Amino acid sequence: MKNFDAIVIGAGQAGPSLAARMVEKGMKVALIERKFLGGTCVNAGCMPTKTLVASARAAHVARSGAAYGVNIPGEIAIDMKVVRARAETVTMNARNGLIGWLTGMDGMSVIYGHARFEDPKTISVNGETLTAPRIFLNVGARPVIPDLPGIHDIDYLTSTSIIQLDTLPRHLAVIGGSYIGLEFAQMYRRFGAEVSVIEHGPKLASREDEDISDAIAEILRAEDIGVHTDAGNIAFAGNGSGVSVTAGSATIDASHVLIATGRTPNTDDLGLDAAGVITDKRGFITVDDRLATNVEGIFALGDCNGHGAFTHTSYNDFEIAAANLLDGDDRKVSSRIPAYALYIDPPLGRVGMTEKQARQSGRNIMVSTRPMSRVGRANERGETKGFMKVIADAETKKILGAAILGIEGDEVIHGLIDAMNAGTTYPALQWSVPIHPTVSELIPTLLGDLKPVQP
Ligand SMILES: Cc1cc2nc3c(=O)[nH]c(=O)nc-3n(C[C@H](O)[C@H](O)[C@H](O)COP(=O)(O)OP(=O)(O)OC[C@H]3O[C@@H](n4cnc5c(N)ncnc54)[C@H](O)[C@@H]3O)c2cc1C
Ligand SMILES: NC(=O)c1ccc[n+]([C@@H]2O[C@H](COP(=O)([O-])OP(=O)(O)OC[C@H]3O[C@@H](n4cnc5c(N)ncnc54)[C@H](O)[C@@H]3O)[C@@H](O)[C@H]2O)c1
Repeated sequence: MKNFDAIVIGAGQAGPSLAARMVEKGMKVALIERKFLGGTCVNAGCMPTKTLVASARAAHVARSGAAYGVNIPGEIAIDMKVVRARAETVTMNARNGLIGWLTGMDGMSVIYGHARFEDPKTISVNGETLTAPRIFLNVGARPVIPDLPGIHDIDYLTSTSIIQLDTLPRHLAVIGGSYIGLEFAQMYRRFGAEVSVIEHGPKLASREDEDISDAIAEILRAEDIGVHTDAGNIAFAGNGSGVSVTAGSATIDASHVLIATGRTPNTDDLGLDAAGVITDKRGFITVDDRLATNVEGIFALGDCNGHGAFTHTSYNDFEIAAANLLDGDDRKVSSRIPAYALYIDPPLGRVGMTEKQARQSGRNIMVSTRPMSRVGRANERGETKGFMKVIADAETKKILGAAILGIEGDEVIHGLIDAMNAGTTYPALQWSVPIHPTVSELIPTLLGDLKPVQP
């Protein structure tokens, strides 16, 4: 039995930084990872996909050149081997950076292997047992595969395996119309594949307001992506050249199928029963506002606790755990204002409540919207798709939420993220003097147009 001051299971977005902070404090720490340092974001998530999105945008810009007076003779050819290699390089640079950082640290034992609880203070890995008074779980999540008719008889891709693809599909059928599905759908269309998105719900990106979902569908349809919502009875059958996908009354002759129907936490093979750690019925580890599980000394951070499904929420879990355990602070998950981006082009930047949530909260609210076609920067760039929307509390004058679907939406939203975190009222923001010509310069104007709406 090896003794440590703390054991961290999973080297995702929270585990490595937390392990490093504990080592800095003089603690002896074991960091156990069964696959790659960096977890999903670095190896199969944000980093490779956003690198691929950049290649897809380059293709799109090259194809649109003539409208800007830039004529590129001949067809725009995509070299999928180079596209894939670029993504792999970005991943490997990040992974190798982590390897160098973590393995060179005094007091840190990086152990590769699958960890499992023996009891609340004991972990087995590679046939050895380790013990520590504090155990941190940062085990992340993996793609969920729905039990649809015929699915087990076909070769399908997930968000992990599609990153390895170095050939162009003839026709990619994407099952699931949310973050993963939509980012890959637009990317592969821009690489030159035919693409169909098949979503069983009535709207794409169904967590968003309907006007946002509709605008996203319009953006994708404008690029000739087939969008099938309310798709019932989805089924698969192999045919000579690929897979025949039926969805309601439509039949799609696909060469490749991407399953993008959500993610499930990696908590089923962790021996949580042996430790007595409770999960909800979907397998997410139940934690309190300070990330403690029901078992003393065991904490859960990142996607596996169900309080966020993003790199920044996992990293913020590290910040909360480190502040509370090492800095004598009292940070809570409930203080976090949700924010995220959907990386289609143009992107959707989001913070706080949707309009629907704000209405349902029973507050007196004010809403303002502005099409991107009325934003100078968007016109100058010739990219006027989308719109911006902000929701405020009519009484407190605080901003409740915002959505910016438009060029630079993922960056522009940060002005509002910062204002909300600082508790700034919207009239105060109207007096800021933004830079011209930016998208952000329209935020004070947007706020000036806030009008009361019925809850
Ligand atoms: C395709 C895709 C694109 C994404 N794009 C974005 C984006 O643009 N922006 C964003 O914010 N988020 C994005 N995400 C989500 C983001 O990647 C995750 O929210 C984030 O990586 C979660 O980090 P984590 O620390 O919770 O866990 P993970 O990064 O998943 O790490 C968990 C680690 O634990 C290891 N592990 C699991 N079980 C065990 C065990 N028993 N023993 C040892 N090790 C174990 C795993 O191997 C893994 O390395 C994307 C996700 C995907 C799939
Ligand atoms: N830009 C980003 O930050 C980013 C990018 C990619 C992924 N992610 C993270 O990854 C997580 C998983 O993403 P995701 O898009 O796979 O999951 P998701 O849970 O967001 O969406 C799954 C979609 O699939 C649909 N669906 C479910 N079962 C289906 C079925 N049988 N047939 C057809 N449609 C079905 C759902 O209605 C939903 O629209 C997200 O929660 C997100 O946090 C984030």
